Amino acid sequence: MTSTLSNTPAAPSTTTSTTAPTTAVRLRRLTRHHRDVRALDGVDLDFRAGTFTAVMGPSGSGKSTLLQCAAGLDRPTSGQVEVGGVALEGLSERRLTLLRRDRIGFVFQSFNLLPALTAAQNVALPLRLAGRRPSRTEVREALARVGLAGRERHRPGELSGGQQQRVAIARALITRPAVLFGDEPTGALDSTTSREVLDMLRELVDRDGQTIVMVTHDPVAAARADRVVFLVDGRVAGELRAPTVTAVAERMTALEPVAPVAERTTALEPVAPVAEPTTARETAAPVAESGPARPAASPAGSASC
Ligand SMILES: Nc1ncnc2c1ncn2[C@@H]1O[C@H](COP(=O)(O)OP(=O)(O)OP(=O)(O)O)[C@@H](O)[C@H]1O
Repeated sequence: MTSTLSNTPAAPSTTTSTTAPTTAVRLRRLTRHHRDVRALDGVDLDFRAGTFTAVMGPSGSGKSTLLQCAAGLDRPTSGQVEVGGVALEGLSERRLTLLRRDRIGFVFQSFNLLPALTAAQNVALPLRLAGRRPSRTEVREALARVGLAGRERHRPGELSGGQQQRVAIARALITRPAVLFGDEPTGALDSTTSREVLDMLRELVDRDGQTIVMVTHDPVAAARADRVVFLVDGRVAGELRAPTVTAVAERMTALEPVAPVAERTTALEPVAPVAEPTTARETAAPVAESGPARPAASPAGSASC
């Protein structure tokens, strides 16, 4: 039984491969309508393997919907999603479930750990549900990878919020997914703990070549990513590469709906175009990602714990 937890891709358990191996997730003309609400309205995005992307935008702009469609948790109204080279469109529920289990990790703002189980048992759960009994070494290494060596026997109630989120991340990574999605993974944490979790996510990308796509409202969190993609009204409204906190915050301020005059306390910048930030490269139009902006990540599969 393997004892390494690098994200060496397992062979996809499902159908067609049309995506280049360097693209972990590809979205094309993605729409998701809820009756008359266009939660997603024609999104084209690529998420390159081994990179860390933050998704931001005003409330209701479609961030969670984007993540859920990309992770196979929700079915788009139209358009294509490919994860690790596998097209999700047309997959049966069973195959989609297998793909989610084998190739996709997901962490939420609320950690969703089972309180009666130890950290080790929580981490082992996805594999056990898949009919596999992970070795102790495998689970221990998964916890060590998120900085929780020695906490195997602790129950969630005996761990801090940040530690609980690390357990949730270890659980999401134990299947060595092609991509780890996070829907505000630091949203419930204080700033110090949030920074620790972000440090860990950054390390997973730089050390292990993990692909991460994270929704966040926090410019400090987004600035830890290689790239920030902005959504407005279900559409991609631009992106920042090598983002800084200031550049992200400025862009978000420009994208937020303008408050009624009576509520304004300061003059607002026009929504577009956004002033060119001095510290980050910026593009106005959404484009396929061309590569990591940070120092080279370890090649996928090179990590050992
Ligand atoms: N199940 C649903 N039924 C009806 N409308 C929905 C449903 N899910 C989402 N929406 C609508 O789709 C739009 C996008 O929602 P989504 O949750 O993706 O936005 P978001 O950017 O993640 O918002 P927030 O930052 O507030 O979490 C919103 O207008 C929302 O009300």
